Amino acid sequence: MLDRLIHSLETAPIMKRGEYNYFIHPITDGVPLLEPALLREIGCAMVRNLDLEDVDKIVVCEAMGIHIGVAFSMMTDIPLVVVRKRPYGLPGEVAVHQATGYSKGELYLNGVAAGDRVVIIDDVCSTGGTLRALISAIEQTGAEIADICVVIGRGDEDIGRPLKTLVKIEVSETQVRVVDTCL
Ligand SMILES: O=P(O)(O)OC[C@H]1O[C@H](OP(=O)(O)OP(=O)(O)O)[C@H](O)[C@@H]1O
Ligand SMILES: Nc1nc2[nH]cnc2c(=O)[nH]1
Repeated sequence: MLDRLIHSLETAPIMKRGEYNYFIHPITDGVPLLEPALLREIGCAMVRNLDLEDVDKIVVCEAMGIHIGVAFSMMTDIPLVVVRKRPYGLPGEVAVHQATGYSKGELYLNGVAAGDRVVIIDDVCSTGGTLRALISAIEQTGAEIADICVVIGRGDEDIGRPLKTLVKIEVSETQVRVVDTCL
């Protein structure tokens, strides 16, 4: 369980984005290619670890939450909401600011309303900026957040709610080290 994820992280290349040591990995970049078996391994681990009772929507963020969300949605039969980086201007759309370790922008949530019970999933949590923005957007709709899970955690940022992490890592200039797992 999680053998593919752990091995692929331990062999992931690192690049600099400014001062930020950015690891490159199939789950977080789609590069160089994403093996179905890795996606299945992650989907199974999420199904085992998340509280899915009465959950009616999965919320992910464009772009690198989408493939995980699709796999998870097909395994659980729960509909998927993709938070986008451009506005649609639909009634009820919620806009929030997102800041990561290397970028800033706006996120736009549609398709979630008061009374919904949702789970948030994403590829990685680093500064926690993206998850804080997603939580804020969902709270503004009046929906309930049942659970939050990321595949990879780097750092111990507080997102103000419990966060489930499949694999925790440390990233140096040359190497990714896996320091903990959900197993
Ligand atoms: O914890 P944080 O510092 O917020 O970093 C995590 C976020 O960074 C990446 O998204 P990014 O905005 O780079 O966009 P992408 O998914 O389009 O690559 C990743 O997909 C996470 O959503
Ligand atoms: N691929 C990738 N995505 C990230 N999102 C936040 N930090 C990182 C990182 O180091 N690598």
